[in-house]
Amino acid sequence: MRRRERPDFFPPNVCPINAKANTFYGIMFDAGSTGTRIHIYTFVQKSPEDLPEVEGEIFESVKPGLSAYADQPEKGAESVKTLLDMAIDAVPPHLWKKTPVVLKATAGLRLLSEEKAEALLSEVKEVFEESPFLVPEDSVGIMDGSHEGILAWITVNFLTGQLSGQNQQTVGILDLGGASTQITFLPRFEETLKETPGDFLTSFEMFNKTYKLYTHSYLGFGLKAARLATLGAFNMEVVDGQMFRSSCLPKQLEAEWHFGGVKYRYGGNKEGETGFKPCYLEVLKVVKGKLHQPEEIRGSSFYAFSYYYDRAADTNLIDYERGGVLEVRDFERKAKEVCDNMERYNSASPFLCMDLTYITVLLKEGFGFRDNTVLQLTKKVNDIETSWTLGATFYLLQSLGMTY
Ligand SMILES: O=c1[nH]cnc2c1ncn2[C@@H]1O[C@H](COP(=O)(O)OP(=O)(O)O)[C@@H](O)[C@H]1O
Ligand SMILES: [Ca+2]
Repeated sequence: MRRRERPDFFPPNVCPINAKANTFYGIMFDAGSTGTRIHIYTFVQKSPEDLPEVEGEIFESVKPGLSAYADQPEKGAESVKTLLDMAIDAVPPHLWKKTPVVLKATAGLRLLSEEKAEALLSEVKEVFEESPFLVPEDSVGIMDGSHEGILAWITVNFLTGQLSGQNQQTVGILDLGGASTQITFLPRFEETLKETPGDFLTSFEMFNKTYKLYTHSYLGFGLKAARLATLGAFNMEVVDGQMFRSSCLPKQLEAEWHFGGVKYRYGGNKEGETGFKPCYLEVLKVVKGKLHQPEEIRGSSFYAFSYYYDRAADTNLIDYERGGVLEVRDFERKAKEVCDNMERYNSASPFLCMDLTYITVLLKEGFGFRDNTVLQLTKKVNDIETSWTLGATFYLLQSLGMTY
């Protein structure tokens, strides 16, 4: 493949009229377990004292995620190339060489063998090397789970204006992915610091401030991994034709499902019970006693996104575009409604009852939230996606000396 050269339209020191001298770009790929996404950010730094401003974002995604190409790494890298080609049009040619491109993979790749994950990442690295962008060291890799939470926390608190000025009232965040789930907040009470296991606390420097955050990523507790765990199929050698059944699925259902490159057969409890109660107990077995419950979160409100948002929007608890504010008990009410009337919801995903029940159990019995804990569901703040990718891009630009 030929490298695209910078066209010599402009002499080296002259910018195009509409590109300000203090404008710069960053390209961040989120290689998630269910899809790969590109975020192309435009920043403006008005003065060294101020935080950079996000002027815009171009966002695009493809499905499935990289882990589905575990046995065809070149094909996986091709899906990344398709997205990267968008950046060639979005970034002015004279800034290509100064625009870093990075891909961070999350839980999908964490669950693959090291060999398969490495093969995928090295193909992606080649795609980057052939592009005209700046490819920093470690530009392609698997992200540490604790960084996922911290960087999402940075994003949300930056976008809601909590990281600038005095009087910062930061908000905690909940992210529910396909394969893992994260909780992150800034503890307010000394007591929380005392009763929290050391590996749940991380100091993090950003914008010349140090934050000591509570964060944890639970691998295998993403929504799709939880489906498999509920079915008793998570991390199992699946025997050909083996059937997994659950009381959270429509009685007559029998179907197949592909996740992480493996095919699963699943179905409803033909003869036995179905509905909210038995489903709740089934899901409870997956969650009970597996998560740390920090006392102080019971009374605070959290920002929640990813599958919390998607399932709330699917069931009209919130508006798909605008998001909304919910209490934990709203998920429980909806789970009851769907699970006890599965025939009425048979045009939706067969997993809707299981998913809503899992979200309810995870929030109440997993993290220990109260029924009336308030959740702010958002996809975007000021038109920018609430994803860890923005925090990761800030961190990247900071490490490259491009911001302060
Ligand atoms: O940038 C984003 N904007 C909005 N939703 C996102 C974005 N990135 C991921 N999601 C959501 O994340 C969920 C899937 O999780 P993902 O594929 O990232 O799994 P993982 O985090 O366990 O690897 C879906 O609900 C998807 O809509
Ligand atoms: Ca994710």
